[in-house]
Amino acid sequence: SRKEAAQRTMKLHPMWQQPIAVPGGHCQSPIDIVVRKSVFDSALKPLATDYDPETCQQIWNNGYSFLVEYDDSADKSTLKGGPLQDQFRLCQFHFHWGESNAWGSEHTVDRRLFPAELHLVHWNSDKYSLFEEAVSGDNGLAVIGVFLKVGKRHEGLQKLVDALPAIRHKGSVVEFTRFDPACLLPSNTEDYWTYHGSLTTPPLTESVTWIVMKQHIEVSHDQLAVFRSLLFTSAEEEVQKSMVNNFRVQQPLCGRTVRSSFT
Ligand SMILES: NS(=O)(=O)c1ccc2oc(=S)[nH]c2c1
Ligand SMILES: [Zn+2]
Repeated sequence: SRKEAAQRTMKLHPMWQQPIAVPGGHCQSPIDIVVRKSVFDSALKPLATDYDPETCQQIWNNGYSFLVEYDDSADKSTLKGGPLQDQFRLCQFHFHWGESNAWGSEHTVDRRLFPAELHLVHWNSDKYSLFEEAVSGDNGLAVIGVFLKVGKRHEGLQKLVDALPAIRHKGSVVEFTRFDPACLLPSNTEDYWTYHGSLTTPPLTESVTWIVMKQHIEVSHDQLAVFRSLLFTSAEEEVQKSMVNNFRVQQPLCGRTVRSSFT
């Protein structure tokens, strides 16, 4: 029946299970950043990250992406500055990528696509006591987006790439310690765009201050190929699906202003 066909389609590609747009959502992410329409704001400060590698705990495949999770039970790995008034705690980072190097990022810059995008996820520990509360709260989250380009090998990323074969299937987790996420930030953390948006995967809540770095980082073709060796599916499923194209399509700006920290 049509229903079964729809269910088969949904099963085939987990990303289609997402609603394309949230009913009534006017602050959805990702977006296309139109550079010439962004507004310079001289009050925007450089990012102030203070990450403790000792808070790194595990890496796991959640069936959408792979997450590197940090102990966020205290203010040990924090983000301040930039457009933020409060202090935010790092809870995890993850990536979105394509099946080819031609696409994969969630945000675009003047419609330019990148092969992948890193998201460093932080929650407002001045206002909330748990990530789960901040997810649906006002000014709850701050996510730093960093574009990846294919070029020279990223030495800091290799430790993470080497851990991926152990978490090929959805639901697998391995211990992952002493990883400093600051090594994944571009050298220039002064230049970024910022706007109010949402999570790009369910629950798609509009609680995010997005900080998208202007400068990209470079990773090698081979490093990105290992991302694509991951699977959306768990070990028990008979049809294995490669974890690729795990990005959401750009959403309407709905009159929002994108500010830039640079001219
Ligand atoms: N892709 S993302 O917008 O950075 C993002 C960050 C954190 C999240 O937590 C849940 S639940 N879904 C999420 C999506
Ligand atoms: Zn993300």
